Amino acid sequence: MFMTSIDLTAAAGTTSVFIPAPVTPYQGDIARYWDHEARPVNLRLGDVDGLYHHHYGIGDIDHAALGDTEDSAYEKKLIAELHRLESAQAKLLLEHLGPIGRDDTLVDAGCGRGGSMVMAHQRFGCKVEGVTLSAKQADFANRRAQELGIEDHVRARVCNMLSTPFETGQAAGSWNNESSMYVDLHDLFAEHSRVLEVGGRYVTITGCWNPRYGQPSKWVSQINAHFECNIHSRREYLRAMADNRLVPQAVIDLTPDTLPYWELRATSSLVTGIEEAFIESYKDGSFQYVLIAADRV
Ligand SMILES: C[S@@+](CC[C@H](N)C(=O)[O-])C[C@H]1O[C@@H](n2cnc3c(N)ncnc32)[C@H](O)[C@@H]1O
Ligand SMILES: CC(C)=CCC/C(C)=C/COP(=O)(O)OP(=O)(O)O
Ligand SMILES: [Mg+2]
Repeated sequence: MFMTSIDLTAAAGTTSVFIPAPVTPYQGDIARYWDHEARPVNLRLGDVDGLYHHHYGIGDIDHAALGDTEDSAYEKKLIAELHRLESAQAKLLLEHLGPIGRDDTLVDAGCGRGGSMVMAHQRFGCKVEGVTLSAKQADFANRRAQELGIEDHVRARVCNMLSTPFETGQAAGSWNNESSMYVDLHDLFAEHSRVLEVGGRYVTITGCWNPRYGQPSKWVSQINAHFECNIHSRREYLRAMADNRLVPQAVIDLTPDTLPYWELRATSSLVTGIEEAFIESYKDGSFQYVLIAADRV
């Protein structure tokens, strides 16, 4: 299966391009993982306004909007509140791309169901190209773009983010929103550096283990096992960026901003069992939620 091309047109509904099979057995595992993912927390939150995210939230809880826990509408309000915080996270990432024109192209590496891509197009009016290993996710994202009438500007493809079909220097901006823990960071930043124009902006929001703690804690190992990912350290991010002409312009510790999301989510009916690992690792300092924005120089 390696390096061959397969036509998933029939298998995956609306995906109408030839797509390369996963390059490694691990990538095959990740493609399968996201093809089969159907956690209610992600669909129920996305159903609030049609923006489907696979990332977490930031910001203070609006207790007035939540109202009384005894209210029969409380759970619905809680879901809307979690979704609001997830969209606030994507908004912060997009703000760090800086000024983007309507004629620019953005690249979403590991685009999931495409919520961040839609938000990027709505904000900048530009083209947004996404890649994911999952044909199901790409179909979902393309279907949403069609429903919104923005399919000429927002497109997801099944593709390895380490080897994309984009031209050298094609993108004014690119990002990873909670998708960099599935790849080698040197390979990843080499590809972003190739695709970005000089002066372009790269942004990631990610969870990373904290070198000050020593080594990945048991909670970090639990998160890795839960998602079949490999969380990197903060040091690895900065080193791999420096080695690939990506110069950090902002490094923001979002850990205090994401804790309210997790504490609220832990009280909801949509818990998945991973809430304790995030809360405890953020609290013991072994794990951090960070935004890094870097200039391609
Ligand atoms: C946690 S989801 C994040 C989705 C999206 N960025 C969001 O914020 O909603 C991780 C995504 O990374 C993608 N991914 C992981 N490894 C990849 C690779 N080598 N190439 C392309 N996509 C990859 C998965 O297919 C999935 O869409
Ligand atoms: C910060 C870290 C380490 C993230 C790992 C990547 C990941 C799985 C993100 C959330 O996806 P999701 O929205 O599908 O997860 P969940 O179902 O838990 O909401
Ligand atoms: Mg989620």
